Amino acid sequence: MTQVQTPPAQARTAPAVLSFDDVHLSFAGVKAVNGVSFTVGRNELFAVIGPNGAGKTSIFNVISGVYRPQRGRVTLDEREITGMRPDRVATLGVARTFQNVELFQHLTVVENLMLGRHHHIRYGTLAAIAWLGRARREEIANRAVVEDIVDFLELAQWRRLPVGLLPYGVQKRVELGRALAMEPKLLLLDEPVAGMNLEETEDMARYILDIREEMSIPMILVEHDMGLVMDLADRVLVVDFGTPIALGTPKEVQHHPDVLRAYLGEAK
Ligand SMILES: Nc1ncnc2c1ncn2[C@@H]1O[C@H](COP(=O)(O)OP(=O)(O)OP(=O)(O)O)[C@@H](O)[C@H]1O
Repeated sequence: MTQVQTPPAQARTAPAVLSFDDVHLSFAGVKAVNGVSFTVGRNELFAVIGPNGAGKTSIFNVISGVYRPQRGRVTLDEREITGMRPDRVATLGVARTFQNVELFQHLTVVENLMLGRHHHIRYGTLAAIAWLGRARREEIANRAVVEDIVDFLELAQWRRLPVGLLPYGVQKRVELGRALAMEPKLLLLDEPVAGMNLEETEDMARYILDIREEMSIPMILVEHDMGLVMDLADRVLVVDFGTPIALGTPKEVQHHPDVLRAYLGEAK
C-alpha cells in the first residue's frame, strides 16, 4: 500500500480518536477486511472508498461492534473496543448512519431524534413514571439538545410530521440528526448522499462541513460519490477486495495507479 502521508496538524498534536490496527475479517474464505490499518485524528474528516464489495461497510461493522474481527485491534480514545457489543460501542461514543435509512417511519422527526438521546438517559423507570426531579430535568435537557439539532439541520418545518411522509433527502438528514443527538465522539457516515439529487447532495455536504466546523466531531465517510469525497475529506483510505491500496490526501490518492486500476480496471 502507498505509505501513510503526513496527517493534518491537529491529528499530529493529539492522540487519534480512533485507531484501527491490522484488522482481518473473513466470511467463509472471503477476506472482507484484509490487514487494514488507519487512524482518525480529532476533528478529522476521514474517508474510506473502494469498488463494490471492497470491504467498506465491513470496516464500519467492525468499528461499531456488529462483527468481531479474527485479528487486529480497534481503539476509541485509546480504549480497546474490539469485539464489544454494538450498544456498548454506541454508549462509548460511536454514532452511525446507514446506507438505507433506518428510522422509525411512523414516529415524528422530534421523536426519532429523542431516540438518539437514549444513551444519555440515566434515570430509572420509577423516576420516569413518577416524573420525579431528575427525570424531569434530564428530559428538559434532552429536548434542548434535540431542538438545537432541529435548528442546525433546518428541520423545523417537518418536526411534528411522521418521518415516513418526508422526502428521502430529509429522512437522510433526520438520520444524521439522530446520530448527532448521541453527542458522539466519532460519527460514521455510510453513504450519506446515496440516492440523493444534486440539491440534496449539496445540502448534505454543507451539513457535514458544518458538523466539523461547528461541532468538531471527527467523522469517517464511506461514499461512492467521488466528487464529494475529494471535496470534503482530509484523508482517504482506498480499499479493494478487503485490502488497503492507498492512504493519503484526496490529491495524493486520486491519481495513484492502483486506485485507477481498482476503479477503471486499468492503470494510467
Ligand atoms: N455477513 C456477511 N456474510 C458473508 N459475506 C459477507 C458478509 N458481509 C460482507 N460480506 C462480504 O464481504 C465483502 C465485503 O463486503 P462489504 O459490504 O463490506 O463491501 P462494501 O465495500 O461496503 O460494498 P458496497 O460498496 O457494495 O456496499 C463482500 O465480498 C461481501 O459479500
